[in-house]
Amino acid sequence: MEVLRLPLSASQKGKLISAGYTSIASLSSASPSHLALELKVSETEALEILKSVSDGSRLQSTSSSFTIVDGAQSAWDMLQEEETSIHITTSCADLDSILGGGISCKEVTEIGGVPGIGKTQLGIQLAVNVQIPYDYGGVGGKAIYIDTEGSFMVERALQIAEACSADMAEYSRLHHKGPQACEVKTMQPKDFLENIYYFRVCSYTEQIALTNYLDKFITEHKDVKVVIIDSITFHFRQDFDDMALRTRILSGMALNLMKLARKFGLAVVVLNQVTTKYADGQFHLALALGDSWSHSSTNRIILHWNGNERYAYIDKSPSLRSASAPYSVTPKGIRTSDSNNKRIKHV
Ligand SMILES: Nc1ncnc2c1ncn2[C@@H]1O[C@H](COP(=O)(O)OP(=O)(O)OP(=O)(O)O)[C@@H](O)[C@H]1O
Repeated sequence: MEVLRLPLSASQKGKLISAGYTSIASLSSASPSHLALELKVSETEALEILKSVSDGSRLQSTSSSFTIVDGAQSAWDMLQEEETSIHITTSCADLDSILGGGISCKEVTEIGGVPGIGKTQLGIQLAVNVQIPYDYGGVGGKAIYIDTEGSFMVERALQIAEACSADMAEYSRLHHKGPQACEVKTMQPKDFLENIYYFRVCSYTEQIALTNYLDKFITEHKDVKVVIIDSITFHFRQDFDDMALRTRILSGMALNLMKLARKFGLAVVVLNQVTTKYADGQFHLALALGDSWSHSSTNRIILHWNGNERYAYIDKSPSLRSASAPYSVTPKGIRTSDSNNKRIKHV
């Protein structure tokens, strides 16, 4: 339950949110004196706030016990659900193959990598590919692109959309013959761009507000099947002295994103920077805000260089084995690596 739903005054809610307390769970271990200090209110007021929280959490546990009973699933149902789960292609056959078909809907996938490795390119590619219609083996959805860094280039999105549209026309020519060919429509590059809802966020408060607003937006736009955040940690890497506050805000945001993925059956893709850390006499790649963020995604893919070639590595997943695959960034977008094509042909 969010603090916004508690019977508190607007100013109390505002103070809680500014201090990073966005959910009841985030307040569960707060003491009155600590809360008073953080919200700059009297201890009596802090106590009143905590009483509302405990009433709210009692209410939540009563209602959630009904939800659990109502929504109980057997392990068999879960397996069926997993086997029929839908994926968004990355346009790289090798990467799709190690991912079990592409980026999984209903889950949060974190994609990390050094600057210039192709995170934004992959993000734009997914925003286009999610729209590939069912007739072409796609998901037929729309995309939300949340740009925190200002790295989304609309000209590049158009280029990738043009390539996707051309590929669809080619697929149609090869697979849809006779009367069927007239029924199956290819999409124009303009259609792809129209189906990407773009949000530019310039501060972490805007990012929190937008994350909280997504539920409402997607309820009104149910065909959204992917939410891309480029990048999740950008606004949290600077001007943040209070690490506990940062961890609380990030955990609250991660929880919200996971709920969205489950509720609407969509893929949440969060892009993240990696940095190098020195430990045990060696340099290791580490995700930005690693410790405070590391439990927040279901799957994690690391993009890295191997010589002159780009590789994607599955670093964490509850259902996929660790594996890596080469990929290319071409003028048409993300594609299967040429060198891998050659290797396959030579075998
Ligand atoms: N039109 C294009 N044709 C071919 N390659 C391109 C094209 N546009 C971009 N690239 C490749 O993509 C790289 C940039 O990728 P991208 O912006 O996705 O990196 P990033 O991982 O998001 O980096 P950062 O963390 O700095 O945002 C370029 O260095 C270039 O190699």
